[in-house]
Amino acid sequence: MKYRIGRVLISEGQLREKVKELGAQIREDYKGEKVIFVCVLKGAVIFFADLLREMGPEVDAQFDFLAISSYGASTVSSGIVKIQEDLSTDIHGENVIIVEDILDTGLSLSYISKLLRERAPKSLEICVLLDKEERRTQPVNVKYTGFKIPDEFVIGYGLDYAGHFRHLPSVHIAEPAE
Ligand SMILES: O=P(O)(O)OC[C@H]1O[C@H](OP(=O)(O)OP(=O)(O)O)[C@H](O)[C@@H]1O
Ligand code: HPA
Ligand SMILES: [Mg+2]
Repeated sequence: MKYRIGRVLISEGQLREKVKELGAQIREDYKGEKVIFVCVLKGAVIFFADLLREMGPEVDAQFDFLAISSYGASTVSSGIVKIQEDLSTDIHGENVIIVEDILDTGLSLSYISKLLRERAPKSLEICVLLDKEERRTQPVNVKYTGFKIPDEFVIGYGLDYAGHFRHLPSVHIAEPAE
């Protein structure tokens, strides 16, 4: 393996606090409404599960899943976004929030936003835990952002390097193994 677990960038405690903050904002904005939360597999799964538990009874929250892939076994985007599994819900006329672990080049989220917008939801917003702003090549409009992070490849809390390290409870920098 070319990378190993490096220093902690965002601790479990910081993640917990931020998820609560984002959850409270979304809960406030959508109280009394139905929202379809779209988890972008696989990276967003841990953030999604934690965030959705913050919705409480005030929001009529429903789940759906979208599987895409562009990084594969690399730390560089292939530049091609592939839909591996589409939503199973009709989002026409619904409030939709896309939940993502990281916004890097913006390729994945710009592709997903366009795809879902064509299905005419009532509203469409994005909630992203990490934003690697410097790397953006595609503009993406995000309503809810957790942390702005530097241009480092990160792992843990759902984020992988070649399928490894998603289970780590904190976000770490991936460090070259040599
Ligand atoms: O802004 P971008 O440059 O498009 O990068 C962000 C995307 O890349 C990663 O997913 P990946 O395609 O590696 O699949 P995964 O979620 O299964 O890890 C990450 O989870 C985001 O979905
Ligand atoms: O820094 C990252 N780590 C893991 N997956 C990613 N996908 C885009 N950027 C990253
Ligand atoms: Mg992903």
